[in-house]
Amino acid sequence: MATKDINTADTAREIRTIDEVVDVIASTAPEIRTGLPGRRVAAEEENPSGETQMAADVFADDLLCERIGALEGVGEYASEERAESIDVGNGSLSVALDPLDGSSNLKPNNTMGTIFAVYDGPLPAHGRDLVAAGYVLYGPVMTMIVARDGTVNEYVVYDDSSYELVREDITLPEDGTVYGFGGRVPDWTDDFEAFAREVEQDASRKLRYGGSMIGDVNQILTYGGIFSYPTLQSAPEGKLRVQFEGYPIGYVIETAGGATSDGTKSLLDVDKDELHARTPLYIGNTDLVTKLEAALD
Ligand SMILES: O=P(O)(O)OC[C@H]1O[C@](O)(COP(=O)(O)O)[C@@H](O)[C@@H]1O
Ligand SMILES: [Mg+2]
Ligand SMILES: [Mg+2]
Repeated sequence: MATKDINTADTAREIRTIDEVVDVIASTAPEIRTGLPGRRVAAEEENPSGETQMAADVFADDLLCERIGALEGVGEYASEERAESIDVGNGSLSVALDPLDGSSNLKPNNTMGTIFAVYDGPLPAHGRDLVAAGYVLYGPVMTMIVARDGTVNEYVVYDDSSYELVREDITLPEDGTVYGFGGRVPDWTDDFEAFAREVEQDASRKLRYGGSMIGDVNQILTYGGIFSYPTLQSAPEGKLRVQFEGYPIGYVIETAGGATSDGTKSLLDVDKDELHARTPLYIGNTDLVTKLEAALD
């Protein structure tokens, strides 16, 4: 089944809305980054997945909700940080965000990101409803990846909220050189552990794991290889959330010519009807993801 792309988006209004969502993500990123220093502490609430929220998670969510919700073509907004999606207008597009991915990296000051997904339809949506997805990475440089219209581009985002195209039509390098696997090793399944051991036997590959999915995914997009947050014995659905993490990352990686899986099928074909549903996530070069699926079979 083909993923929708910009050419099948219903109207010019929708295309403009996607542009505006990307603009809001880019223009808000410097403000989010500037707001982080005083917000490296736990907030009072837990998020709907039962995890500790950082003050920065709430701050980024509030800021983005207000701005994305104000866009004319956006009908619904949802994020990892709020239990329900909210109606923000009459537009046909829905925006789902992970306002800060990897916020447990705030204290040690490691990489984090903002992930966005634009769906052509109500939430919870399906992976095949995606019309654009991407992320901002708060690394030494602020970069933004945008996948839409069959293409993945990278931009540098500047402090004045402008952004500049620096890599066009990105594809995963063929001979992937990095790997990273989340979850506690004793909690992995035997099949996944055997696969992981095989991956690390290849002398051309190095372990690169940072504890923020989006940083780890960006390494795969840059160097090729494989990243997984797998099924765990204690959590068969893994940790990552379909609407906010699984689908948008699946869309970015597949648009860049890589492969994705929940263990048996593309992440974009995962069927989940709950807004905060989780999925195991395996992404990377096609040969490695194919081997992974065979190993888990
Ligand atoms: O350290 P853990 O619990 O294995 O989790 C790491 C994973 O959790 C996440 O931080 C989940 O995302 P959030 O920070 O948005 O909740 C991923 O970025 C990362 O891959
Ligand atoms: Mg996340
Ligand atoms: Mg988050």
